[in-house]
Amino acid sequence: MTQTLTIARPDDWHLHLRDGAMLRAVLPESARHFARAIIMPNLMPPVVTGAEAADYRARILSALPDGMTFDPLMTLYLTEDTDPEDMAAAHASGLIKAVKLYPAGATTNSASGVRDFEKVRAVLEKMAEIGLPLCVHGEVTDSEIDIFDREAVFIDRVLDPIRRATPGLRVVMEHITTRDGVEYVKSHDRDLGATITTHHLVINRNHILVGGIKPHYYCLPVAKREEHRLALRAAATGGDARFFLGTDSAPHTDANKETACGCAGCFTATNTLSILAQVFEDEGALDRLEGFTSRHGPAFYGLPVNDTTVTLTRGDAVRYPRKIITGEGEVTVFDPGFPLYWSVET
Ligand SMILES: NC(=O)N[C@@H](CC(=O)O)C(=O)O
Ligand SMILES: [Zn+2]
Ligand SMILES: [Zn+2]
Repeated sequence: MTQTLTIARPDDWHLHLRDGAMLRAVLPESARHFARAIIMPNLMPPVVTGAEAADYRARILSALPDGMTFDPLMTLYLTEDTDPEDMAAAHASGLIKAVKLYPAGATTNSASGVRDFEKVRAVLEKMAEIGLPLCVHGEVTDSEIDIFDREAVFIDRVLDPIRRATPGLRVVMEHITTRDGVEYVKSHDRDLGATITTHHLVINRNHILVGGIKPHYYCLPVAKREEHRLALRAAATGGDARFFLGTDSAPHTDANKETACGCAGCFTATNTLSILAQVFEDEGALDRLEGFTSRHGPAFYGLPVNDTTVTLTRGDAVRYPRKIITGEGEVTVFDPGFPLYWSVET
């Protein structure tokens, strides 16, 4: 018997589209299945002002192939020099839906991020006042902190103090990777949500390191122990509206991944929905897939659920290309390590 599942069209609440030739190659991979996405601003140079976000949005829309629709929800990259008035105007016009905090040095293109959190106090207060969410890459950058502990330490030393000091600030903990992250979200019932990636539901740190180093499984925050992956799976499939999908699909060319100092990021846009359907089936939670991919995110951001749908069909194994070709070089598609049986019709 063929099994089918029709859900409201998904959105991606954390996506890297890059620019130029890479943008043109990866955008259709997301637009095929997703209606909207929160677009990460970590370009070189970063998207800091409202005018830069408007220009970037126009470049995204002009890269969209004929016949495809997609609504890029723009963000600003928070720097110590961000102008609260420019930010508020970009929010009031409907252009931006969030501001992104990168601790300086935490991840790809984060050098312009925040070192001294006192310097962004006025911006954060303005955001709390106008209801503009802060999306957070939650890792400390102190060199003495072990890379596997950086998320938990960030929650204690940075995130919790910021939230206490800024009542009403709405925060999305992006790409959480730990039980600590899940528990922090669950213990606060106001103004807090978290995105979970597809790959962190599938891999733990053994997948990166056992039997040879796998550069295409290296991303930040780095995948943790199995107990953390299981906590993420329980959170994603448990129906709690504070958790929603942000794929963090982050394309880097194979040349930049398969090298002595490889870039961080997994490219998952192409096969994310097939992988997620399998994960939710394995957890006996197919009825909760729509909440995670299509309902909880809009609820957090105060946006309507999409009125179009996608239909997933369980059948013979579905094959996706191993790589996509871009004008900058090949980009490897994330390999979940298990066969996929759910195909997506739109
Ligand atoms: N997740 C990653 O490993 N990489 C992202 C940056 C980020 O989201 O931290 C990228 O821009 O490549
Ligand atoms: Zn990040
Ligand atoms: Zn990201």
